Amino acid sequence: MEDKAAVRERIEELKRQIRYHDYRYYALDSPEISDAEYDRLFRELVELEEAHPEFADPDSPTRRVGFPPLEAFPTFEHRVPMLSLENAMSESELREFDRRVRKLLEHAGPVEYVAEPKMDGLAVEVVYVDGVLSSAGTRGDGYHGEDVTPNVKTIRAVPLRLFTAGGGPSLPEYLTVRGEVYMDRADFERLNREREAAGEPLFANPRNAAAGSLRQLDSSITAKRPLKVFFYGVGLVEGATFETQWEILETLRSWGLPVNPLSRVCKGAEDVVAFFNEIESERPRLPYEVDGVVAKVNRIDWQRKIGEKSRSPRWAIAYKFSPHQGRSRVLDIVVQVGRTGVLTPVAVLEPISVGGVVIRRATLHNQDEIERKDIRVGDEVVVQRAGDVIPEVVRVVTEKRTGKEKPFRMVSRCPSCGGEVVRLPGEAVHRCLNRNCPAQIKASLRHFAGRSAMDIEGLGKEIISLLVDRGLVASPADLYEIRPEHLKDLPGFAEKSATNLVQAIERSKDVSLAAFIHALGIPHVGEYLAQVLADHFGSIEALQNATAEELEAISGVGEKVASSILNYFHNPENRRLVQRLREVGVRPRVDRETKPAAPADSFWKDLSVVFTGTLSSMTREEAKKRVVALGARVVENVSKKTDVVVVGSDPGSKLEKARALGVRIMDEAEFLARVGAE
Ligand SMILES: NC(=O)c1ccc[n+]([C@@H]2O[C@H](COP(=O)([O-])OP(=O)(O)OC[C@H]3O[C@@H](n4cnc5c(N)ncnc54)[C@H](O)[C@@H]3O)[C@@H](O)[C@H]2O)c1
Ligand SMILES: [Zn+2]
Repeated sequence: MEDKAAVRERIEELKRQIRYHDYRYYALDSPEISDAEYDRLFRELVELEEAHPEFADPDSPTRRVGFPPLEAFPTFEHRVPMLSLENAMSESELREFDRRVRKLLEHAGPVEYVAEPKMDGLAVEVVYVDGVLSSAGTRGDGYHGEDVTPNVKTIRAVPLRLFTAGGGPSLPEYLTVRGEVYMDRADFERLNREREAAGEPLFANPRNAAAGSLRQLDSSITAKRPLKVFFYGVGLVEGATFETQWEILETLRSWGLPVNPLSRVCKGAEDVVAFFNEIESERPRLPYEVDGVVAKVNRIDWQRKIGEKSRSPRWAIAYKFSPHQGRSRVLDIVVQVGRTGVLTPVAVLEPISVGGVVIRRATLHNQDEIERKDIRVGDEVVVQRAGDVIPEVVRVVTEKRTGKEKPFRMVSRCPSCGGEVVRLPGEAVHRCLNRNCPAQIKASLRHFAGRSAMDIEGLGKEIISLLVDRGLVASPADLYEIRPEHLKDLPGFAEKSATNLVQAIERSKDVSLAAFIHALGIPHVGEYLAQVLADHFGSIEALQNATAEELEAISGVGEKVASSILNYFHNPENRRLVQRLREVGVRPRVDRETKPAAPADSFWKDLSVVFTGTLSSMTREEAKKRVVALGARVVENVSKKTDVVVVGSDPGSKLEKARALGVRIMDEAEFLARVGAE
């Protein structure tokens, strides 16, 4: 990639993707991609930025920690910033880290490290004043986290009061300790089983379960979740001093704070690698998820000498495990039908335990993928579970072929409805085109009822299946016509549960516009985009009638998404569905905070605005929100149709383009005055 413009484009694209996945992961506790995939994107960005320092950007996710706190929580300030860790993905990267440390210290011999299991949970800081727990917060963006004091107090392993055991160091007046809140694997599986039975969406992995449980507005929910904690460091300490990381761990333990007993002092990189190998082989037997080991320079004065970067200290590293792999046999390849009719081939595997989790199925994505990897029924295969979600087949062990393996043929008839299966030009997937296909109806109802959509409590997979099979429901709108007497005689329903379900359906009529748009299941419109569209259009009618141009002008909506939205509303059946949902009483509401009506005399009304460079007074997102609230449209690229380009520091090529096209240019001071933010 020698072409500058192409590099820049790729950097921007990576930043966009990483920010989106950060939002899913940190703000929603609901990642869309595996950690391994995320780490690959992040790596690529780091490498591009290093190779092209001219594109350096202080706002890049490679220079920042986590994600800003959600406004729903009070803010928790970290008086000493809580940083992230740099990753080593291989032994040679760990040795490289060690070399760098010795160079910075000008120290030739082996350095002493403390190696600790890297718990896969979420970081918290807990403040003790005179030994009494006074507050607690999440890491957030490293400077500000979410205040989750009442929630942390419900975790039994977190002492409300510290103590000193026989002759240990006395308690400091002020102490902030840092640790990882996590959930044991068995507890996570139990929690998910309960959620499945209740028709609630499942957590992808123990980390998300822990994060989702801690970040609750109602601490009585947190109290019911089996959370645990290990502490591994301190932030601000007044009234005590430490000379080594090991001393910190021992002292915290003596004060009654849980510390992982597997941590150990290591002499040089050699010992750290040995520790890593030990933990990796113990990993399946550990009750909790560990995603690597953390090595920290033991001496605190040396840590100070080495210092830190904006995102992570230079004296510590997270040496990560590679994704879990194992070998199994493909017993069968079955085809699943999704809500848009896409047929996904799935390998049914001989059950195997990979990293402590039993795997029975693996997605094969589509026919091309199966052909590319040449996966046949009967093959021995390497399967991988990348920390979470759906396992994958990495490759076939071709040496083990006997000649009896059977290649896969895509079905020509839908396994659910028997309808014709087609592959549309330009698509990698096969589809069942029958709109009345029961499998599609069930899948779209599951989506419709989901937590981030209409959020209908108690309407789980089994009940949906039953309702569709009994002919009670064929479209989401039918749900609203169900009466308790329709349900009474169905298996598993008593009078009370029938009434409860009908009431839950009734309650879902009061729904935010964003959740409603998401519930419709427009291809490519996920939860985040649904929110963007809701903020922009303010009503479902406005969205239905939007033109391609209007849609593409919205930041985050590309050509593909725009045409998906247009296609969706072009279909009379979908318009009828929206219409019927409104007739049965679904009233999508616009949350006032996000969309106050733009004052009629607003300077910004109907202007097309582009941002470039960094604003010193607010984030790009905040700035966008402000002008959108005042009636403007924010677009990504400068064109002749752009009305204003707002320019911060270090502007990009957009500024030159604006000058060339004679577009009005606005500096930050004027911008602030015009949005009333001085
Ligand atoms: N899948 C996704 O979409 C997605 C999105 C964002 C982040 N992620 C994942 O999160 C990672 C980045 O997250 P991060 O910034 O929290 O960094 P990190 O998890 O790589 O490392 C820092 C964190 O490790 C934790 N930790 C656990 N044990 C520790 C110990 N003994 N000592 C010190 N810290 C310890 C702390 O919470 C600390 O904040 C990525 O590498 C990726 O795997 C995934
Ligand atoms: Zn079908």
